[in-house]
Amino acid sequence: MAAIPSARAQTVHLLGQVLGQGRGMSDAMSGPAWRALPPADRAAAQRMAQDVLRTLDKCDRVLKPHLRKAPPLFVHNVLRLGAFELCTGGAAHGVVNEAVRIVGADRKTQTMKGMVNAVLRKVAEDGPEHWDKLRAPRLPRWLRDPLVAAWGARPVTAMEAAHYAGAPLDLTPRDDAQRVATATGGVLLPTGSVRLMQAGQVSALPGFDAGEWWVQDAAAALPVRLLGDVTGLRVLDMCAAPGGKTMQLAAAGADVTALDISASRMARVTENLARTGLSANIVTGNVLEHEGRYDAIVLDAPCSATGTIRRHPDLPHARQGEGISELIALQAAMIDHALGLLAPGGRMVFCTCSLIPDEGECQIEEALVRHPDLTILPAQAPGLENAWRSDEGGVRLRPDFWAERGGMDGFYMAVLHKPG
Ligand SMILES: C[S@@+](CC[C@H](N)C(=O)[O-])C[C@H]1O[C@@H](n2cnc3c(N)ncnc32)[C@H](O)[C@@H]1O
Repeated sequence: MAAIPSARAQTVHLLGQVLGQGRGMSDAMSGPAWRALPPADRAAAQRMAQDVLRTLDKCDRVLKPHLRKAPPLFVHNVLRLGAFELCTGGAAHGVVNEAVRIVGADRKTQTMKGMVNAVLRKVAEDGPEHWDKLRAPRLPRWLRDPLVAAWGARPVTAMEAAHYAGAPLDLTPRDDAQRVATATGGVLLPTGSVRLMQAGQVSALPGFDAGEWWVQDAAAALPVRLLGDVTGLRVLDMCAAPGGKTMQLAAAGADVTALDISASRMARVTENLARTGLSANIVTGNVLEHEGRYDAIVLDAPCSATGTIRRHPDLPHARQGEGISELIALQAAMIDHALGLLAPGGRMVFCTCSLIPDEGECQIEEALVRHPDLTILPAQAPGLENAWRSDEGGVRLRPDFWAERGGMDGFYMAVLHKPG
């Protein structure tokens, strides 16, 4: 039987997939080979790859003085992982030996063992002190430039600090929020989510098996709250998987139809509903072909997901912004189709987990031009801060907001009202 590669070797493989092949981490880890790995190894490789990607700029800066030219990507990634570990408390002997072993195990890179050994020994000497003085890693230019144009340089630097700090774990309680906070040792946030700064294994937390909560960032939990009382209403959750908003709607007493194009992601909605003891009508299909009549709609449209970089540090490195203009066109088509499904007098919340205004504020401004009878309802929800309100009447959330509490995902949301 072939030996299972070490967690570090798997980490280097993952880094190659993201930085060389442009694949997202969850995609790169979806194949049968990954699923066959012991869960602890898989989790360790995922965590280390995320750590290196979150700190990539720092890893490269501590390596640079010791490299005469950029090594091949595979070797570079071995060095990046070694630099990260050495600069964050890893024992030099073990880290360097393992890096040399990984490079030596591949015939194409065997000859670089000596270089890797020498570079990492130098990093072990001067890296940790250098590391602590380096600024938080900057976003790549493809994303940084448009964000600076939209929000200004200082807010983007604050967002980068939030990305570097990472994200706490937020839970949405099914019913009794205070009980969930007490049982899990979390803090009840003003918007109704429960926040755990140090979580550990999610499925081992109190209340998981009983389905008393689900994992959902505090920002992602707000769009459904903006819809107000949905008791007894027929509500369509248009892009539903994995089901965070479907569960909120069902727990609030709505008659929910959960629609998503992806059968595999829909299976997760079914699993989540079963665990939480909630129910919804499950429909796998394309939003643009869906028919029906609904009192309210949640449109959590597919987007660049640039608001989730705290939890997905691979995202800005795997992509270069390709596909965003297609997503913007799809979001607009989805808004138009959704309005046709909404009963007169109905309300619809549009939202995206994006930091790019073209996927948020601009979508709503343009929808109001295409549909002049449409209005925006003033956003209201417990804990909603006035500073989050945007000019056109929506809500803009950013990762640098609530910095003292541990941040939040970047999100945009607005509630549209169709005349009666
Ligand atoms: C942002 S995610 C939704 C997250 C979900 N609302 C939640 O809170 O858990 C966007 C979803 O849109 C789905 N999607 C993309 N294109 C679609 C289409 N044409 N019709 C239906 N669903 C689509 C994707 O499969 C993905 O699950």
